[in-house]
Amino acid sequence: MADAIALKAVSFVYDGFPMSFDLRVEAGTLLALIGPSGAGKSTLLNLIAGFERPSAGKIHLMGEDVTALPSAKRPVTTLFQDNNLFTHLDVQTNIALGVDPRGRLTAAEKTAVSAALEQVDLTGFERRLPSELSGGQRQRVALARALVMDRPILALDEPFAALGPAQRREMLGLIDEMRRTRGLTVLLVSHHPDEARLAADRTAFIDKGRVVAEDRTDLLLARIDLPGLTDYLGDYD
Ligand SMILES: Nc1ncnc2c1ncn2[C@@H]1O[C@H](COP(=O)(O)OP(=O)(O)OP(=O)(O)O)[C@@H](O)[C@H]1O
Repeated sequence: MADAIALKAVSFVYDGFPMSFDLRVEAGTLLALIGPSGAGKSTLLNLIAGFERPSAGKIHLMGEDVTALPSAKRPVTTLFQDNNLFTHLDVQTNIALGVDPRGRLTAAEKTAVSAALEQVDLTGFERRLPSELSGGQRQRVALARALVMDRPILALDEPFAALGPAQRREMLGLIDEMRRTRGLTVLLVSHHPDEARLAADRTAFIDKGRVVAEDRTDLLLARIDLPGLTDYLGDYD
């Protein structure tokens, strides 16, 4: 399989905290990014999505050098913890805005919106406002919007942090289903090694602004030779 994501010596500095990332992700992989608070996980995601620009290095996505491209031109959809729905617009319009900034849709696009709503199990909720939904339902709307944008890379920055364990598992299942049915490559920043174990083929351990190790999830979580990782995992078994 080809690499969907390739970062070569991608450097970035925040207030005297230098980071440099090397990473390759095969297309169709769900890669979890774990590591201590402040390690650089969100920064890595932001560099890939184009919300931050590296001071050096190259970023290739789906085989194309995107280092100089703005986020809107990159093949990436991002989902954050705060789902960024427009509070005054109903579910259908929020999702439609993922396709067209004015929310005007062709018949085929309307069908895609309905299909996305069905996939996240929200058929019948089209006219609800975000305030009339639960936190989990709001995240599912944001996920449906990400789906209709139909970009091959999905970058998730702790999107389920505000949800309970059962809802988190449900969302992970949904994301895994989407990855399989749509062939997406998924990056998932998570504070829960359990989430990585549950859903991620592979996991990268980020520490002190670097990708310290990347491997199959079961193998990575079992490594005892990386002091940073054992400290991070603590008693996790
Ligand atoms: N907007 C910013 N301005 C200045 N420094 C920042 C900014 N955002 C992050 N940093 C710093 O960059 C480093 C990496 O932060 P980042 O948010 O990428 O870490 P993280 O691994 O995602 O952390 P967490 O798990 O706590 O979300 C930290 O030292 C942080 O303090």
